Amino acid sequence: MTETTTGATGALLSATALRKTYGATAALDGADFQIRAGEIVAVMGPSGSGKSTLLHCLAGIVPPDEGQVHYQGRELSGLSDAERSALRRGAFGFVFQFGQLVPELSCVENVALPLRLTGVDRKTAEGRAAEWLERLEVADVARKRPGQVSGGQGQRVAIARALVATPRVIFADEPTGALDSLNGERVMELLTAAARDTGAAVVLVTHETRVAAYSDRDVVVRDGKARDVAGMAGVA
Ligand SMILES: Nc1ncnc2c1ncn2[C@@H]1O[C@H](COP(=O)(O)OP(=O)(O)OP(=O)(O)O)[C@@H](O)[C@H]1O
Repeated sequence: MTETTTGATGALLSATALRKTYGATAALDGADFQIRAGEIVAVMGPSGSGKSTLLHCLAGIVPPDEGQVHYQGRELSGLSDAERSALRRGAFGFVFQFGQLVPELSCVENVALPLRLTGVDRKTAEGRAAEWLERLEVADVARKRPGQVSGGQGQRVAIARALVATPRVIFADEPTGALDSLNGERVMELLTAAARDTGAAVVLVTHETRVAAYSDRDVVVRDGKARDVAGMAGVA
């Protein structure tokens, strides 16, 4: 497993006192969050409570108005745009509810994309992508376009794409939100098994307790404030 630098609290990724306002709406109002290497944390809470905004701030997609996010002890706002993009490409993987696949590319090309963007040649990238599709039980859709596959198959392709570059953190925002319960359960099993095997941490935004059951720990977001339900027990 890759050696992992963590902050003083033992967290791989942490956020302190995040505030983010959209007009008159305080999407985040003093949110704290921590996740350790290899840990799966569910971020729960009612609709509009700030879960997605927290995920976007943690991933460096949205800059908070106040507060800090540290990854491996480095503050994200201290990085240049290029460094933040490189971090998102190399160390982070993303799975969203809808539409994250590029419609013009085949499924195997979609999965290979994160590797191609880091300079891996096409043959190697597509070979690794094909292995991940196999592992996610969707090898048969490799040459199809996203528009030609089912929602469950598309989500498995998206998970393969999130994992192909062996990220240290996977950000999953309602990854089963568009799926029926059987498909949702299988997608969660495959996602969490793959994360455990590769040692990736998972920030899992969901409002479903059935999905949160796959996590090690729950964090509840309410009115833009995050509360760690059980605490980070055992953090050095
Ligand atoms: N880009 C934006 N522009 C304006 N308001 C936004 C934006 N993003 C989020 N908000 C507002 O911030 C608040 C928190 O939104 P957020 O999407 O983080 O909540 P959530 O808990 O993920 O909700 P849901 O479960 O419904 O997806 C909401 O009131 C939302 O309308």
